[in-house]
Amino acid sequence: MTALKLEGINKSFGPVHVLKDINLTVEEGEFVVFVGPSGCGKSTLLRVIAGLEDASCGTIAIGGDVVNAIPPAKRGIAMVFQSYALYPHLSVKDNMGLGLKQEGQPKSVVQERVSKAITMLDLDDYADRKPAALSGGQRQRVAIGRAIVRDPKLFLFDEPLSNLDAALRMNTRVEIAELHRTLSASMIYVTHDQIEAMTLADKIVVLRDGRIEQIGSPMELYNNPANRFVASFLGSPSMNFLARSVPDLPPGQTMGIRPEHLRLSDTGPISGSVTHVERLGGDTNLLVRTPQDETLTVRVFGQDPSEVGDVVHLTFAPQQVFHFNEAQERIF
Ligand SMILES: Nc1ncnc2c1ncn2[C@@H]1O[C@H](COP(=O)(O)OP(=O)(O)OP(=O)(O)O)[C@@H](O)[C@H]1O
Repeated sequence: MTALKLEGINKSFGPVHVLKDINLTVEEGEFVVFVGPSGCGKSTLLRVIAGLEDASCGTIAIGGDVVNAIPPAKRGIAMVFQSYALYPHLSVKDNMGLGLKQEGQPKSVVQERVSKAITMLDLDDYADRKPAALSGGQRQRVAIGRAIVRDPKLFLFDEPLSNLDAALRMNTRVEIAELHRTLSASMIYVTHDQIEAMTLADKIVVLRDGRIEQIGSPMELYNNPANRFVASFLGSPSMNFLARSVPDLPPGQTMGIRPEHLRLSDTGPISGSVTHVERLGGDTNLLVRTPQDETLTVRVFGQDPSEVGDVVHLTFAPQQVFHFNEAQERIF
């Protein structure tokens, strides 16, 4: 069964063409992440799916039904926003139950679903608190709870972790992954954080300038990026691109190599001097500038003793290298 099918979706705001021929299928139970740089149209696409914006053309089907003319509240979706949008005067449990109450659900159903969600999200000790007395992470869990109680066919998350600090982001990321496993629900998640995309997604949709650049599992996109844009977007630190520092590279071509695939050695086809060292504890990142004036990042596993000013040589396995033409497309 298909949770969502988008066919030929276009969206313009006046003269600005924001979404360009989007075709996408989300299978039942799938976790799909939309990634792309700021302004590429991720939020607009999510809002079109939710019905908060109309598509200029194209078809949106949720659970097999075309919903273009159906208002947001009747689409069987629930959306979790970056700003939690909780009612300050309502308790945690009333915030969660409000939507169901407004739908006219019986009190017993509201209570049962809310208490189940509260337990699932580990909010039992906070059920009667107001949002002001909660941490950011707890508020976001309430916002997620508000979506869960509606038992939607499709969850939509719009950058839900971007207001949280780094440690909390990681915890909440794990919680969202666990929630997806528990509920086996279909979820679409918008982020510009490539780590969230890599770690949460069954399927990543990479967007650029309102178009889909590539769709695939995280490892498909990491191992087989279709072009330089996708190659540079996924993976951290980003892939290195070299045009002048590699012997025998045909003119116009760029070689891409990930920082974790470069090795320090006594000799090697690339050399340069260390300009900066980042000691991360477990790993070390070296920034190396070549005599051809290109800078690359080398990820060394463990604690590397290199210092700024050291001259290093780098090797790599040929099968871990990517080549791109002048149009930034992949050369196979
Ligand atoms: N209501 C609107 N009227 C006019 N232009 C809009 C409107 N909403 C969005 N846009 C434009 O559409 C483009 C895509 O915006 P959108 O918010 O979807 O991008 P995004 O990928 O979600 O970006 P971010 O990661 O910064 O949130 C932007 O150029 C934006 O200025």
